[in-house]
Amino acid sequence: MVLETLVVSTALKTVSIVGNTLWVIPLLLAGLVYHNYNKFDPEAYPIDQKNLYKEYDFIVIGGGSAGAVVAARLSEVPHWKVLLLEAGPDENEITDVPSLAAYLQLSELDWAYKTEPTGRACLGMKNGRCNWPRGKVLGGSSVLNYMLYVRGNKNDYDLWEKLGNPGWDYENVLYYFKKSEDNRNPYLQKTPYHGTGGYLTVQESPWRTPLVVAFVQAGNEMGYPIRDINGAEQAGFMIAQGTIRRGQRCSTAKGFLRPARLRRNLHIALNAHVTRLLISPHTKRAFGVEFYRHGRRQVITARREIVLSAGSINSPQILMLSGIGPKEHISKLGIPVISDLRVGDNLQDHVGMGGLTFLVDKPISIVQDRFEAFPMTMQYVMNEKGPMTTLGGVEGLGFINTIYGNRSWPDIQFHMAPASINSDGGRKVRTVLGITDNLYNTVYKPIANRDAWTIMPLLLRPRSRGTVRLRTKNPFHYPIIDANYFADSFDIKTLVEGAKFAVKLSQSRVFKQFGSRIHTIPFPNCRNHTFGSDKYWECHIRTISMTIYHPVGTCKMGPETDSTAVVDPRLRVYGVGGLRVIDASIMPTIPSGNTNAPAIMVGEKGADLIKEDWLGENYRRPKIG
Ligand SMILES: Cc1cc2nc3c(=O)[nH]c(=O)nc-3n(C[C@H](O)[C@H](O)[C@H](O)COP(=O)(O)OP(=O)(O)OC[C@H]3O[C@@H](n4cnc5c(N)ncnc54)[C@H](O)[C@@H]3O)c2cc1C
Repeated sequence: MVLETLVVSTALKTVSIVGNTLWVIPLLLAGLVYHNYNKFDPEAYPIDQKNLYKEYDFIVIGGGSAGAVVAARLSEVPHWKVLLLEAGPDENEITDVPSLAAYLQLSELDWAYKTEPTGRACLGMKNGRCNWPRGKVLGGSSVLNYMLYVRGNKNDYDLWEKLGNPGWDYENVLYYFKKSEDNRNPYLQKTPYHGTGGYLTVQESPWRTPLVVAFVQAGNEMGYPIRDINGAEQAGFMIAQGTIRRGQRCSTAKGFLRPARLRRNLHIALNAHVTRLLISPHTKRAFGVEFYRHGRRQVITARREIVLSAGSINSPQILMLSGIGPKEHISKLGIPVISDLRVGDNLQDHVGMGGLTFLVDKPISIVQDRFEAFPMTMQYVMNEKGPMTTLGGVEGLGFINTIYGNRSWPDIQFHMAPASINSDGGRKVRTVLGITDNLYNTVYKPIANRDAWTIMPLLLRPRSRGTVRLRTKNPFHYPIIDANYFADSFDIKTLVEGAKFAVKLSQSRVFKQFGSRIHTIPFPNCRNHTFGSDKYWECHIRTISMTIYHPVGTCKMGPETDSTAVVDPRLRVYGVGGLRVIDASIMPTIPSGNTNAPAIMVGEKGADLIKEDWLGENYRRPKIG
């Protein structure tokens, strides 16, 4: 259905142009050619540079949420030659459609990782492994993500500073959040917490269901304010803000790289898979990068610095392949050790409870079969509105505290969607989650295509820590990802409290108008517990343990005194010259919220650190609106 919709969408664009205004076509084409429109369109795709120089000032590895920002910002300095190497291709028309976010998973734009089975989590997924999608495309995971714009809690960043990272406190990072942002919701633009005029467009989806309105009102009924969760305080409920522009996804490739596409000092090489850094064993300085492009090995050197922005899985992988990592691990694989650092440790992710389902009696949720492709696509293509602009299906956000947390630093986040695993009749969602046939057929098939909604309670600050390790020394082999969910029992206890709160919220007065009730078919492996008991919820959470796709921390930032740190507070790799890591992997602790905006903030600040270090007195950070 989705593919059909897309074909229709593309066809419609043509039909709507051709239609009864056929006469304008030659005129339009002539005009476009005359003005060389495509070349100067600031939203045209970046140019995939075929022939590269042998040397650049800076080489950025990975054009994702952070890397795209770094490359765009560094190339603002006209005398710096910058090369951005990205393993994947560019975005396309499908990636632009917000509602199709889940459909990008397991496609060629996804690294399609899986976690190791532990027997403690992901029990309802095939072979006990969670799917861990990561963007393999220019824009990285900002192209696959659900576009939710959330910054985390101010305490998160004040903690980073307390851990020995000067300059990373809330006051400082707020400047960078605002620098990127172009908020287009007037009610937020004037507050001290939001920016306008930045490269990243942020706004609400122009379409919503009545269920999300009920959700924020229910939060209010439960004693939480309706507020900007990116503002002065976080605890509360809100209609989600997203990184979208005129109803379409605004990835960092679109936001930051497209406007820079004609800069002569920025080269972008797509389909360039980096396999190793070249580091002199004598000077311990990183001087080059090895990569494969269209099957051909190439080496390019950097005059000033190499910036690793390959994300929380691939940045540690590339470091370890290059001899930077835990000595006992990489030397066992026969890789000569350049710097013995705890690369790949400290893996943190937001794990949540998937599959909690509430049924309603009114036709107000997203049921895929009910949407008529033609009018829906017309609304999207012509008016940039309608159900296709929904942020991957997520409409509402809430931040609450359980008995284990406190109001100023909530420990549970709610994602509310006007749909559940049953809403597409088993076509796609069950596959991207990787849930077993037995679980789907027993619990969700009986309510396939019925009106439903969900809350996904999510653990904001897990205590469990996982690892990323090399499987082999072949750079094309996937690393071993041990998410290690629920190794610390505090995590599951907190989530159970989150689940109970979610159920109570669903029983609020405001939801009664829709006849909302919980779907009670028990999970087959949890039948020995009373439905709705703490033990039952624990079993449910361990069965559909849902990542919200936020791995961070594997190249931890910390002071020299911290033996687990990989980079210093200026993001320079310890023990190796000319090398920084700038992406979500440097986060010492996971922020209390979705990680795209924080990764972009890291990109902004990282680029400024480089400018300060190389330009000294000549660099003043710009004033922002
Ligand atoms: C499905 C999904 C949904 C999400 N939803 C949200 C959301 O709604 N809101 C939110 O805030 N966050 C969300 N996130 C998380 C957020 O998108 C990430 O935290 C963020 O994008 C991470 O940024 P990064 O720069 O660290 O890594 P990435 O954006 O993943 O960038 C890494 C880049 O490096 C490239 N690369 C990797 N290895 C190599 C190599 N060897 N050679 C060359 N290039 C390489 C990759 O292809 C990629 O482009 C989601 C993530 C996913 C996957």
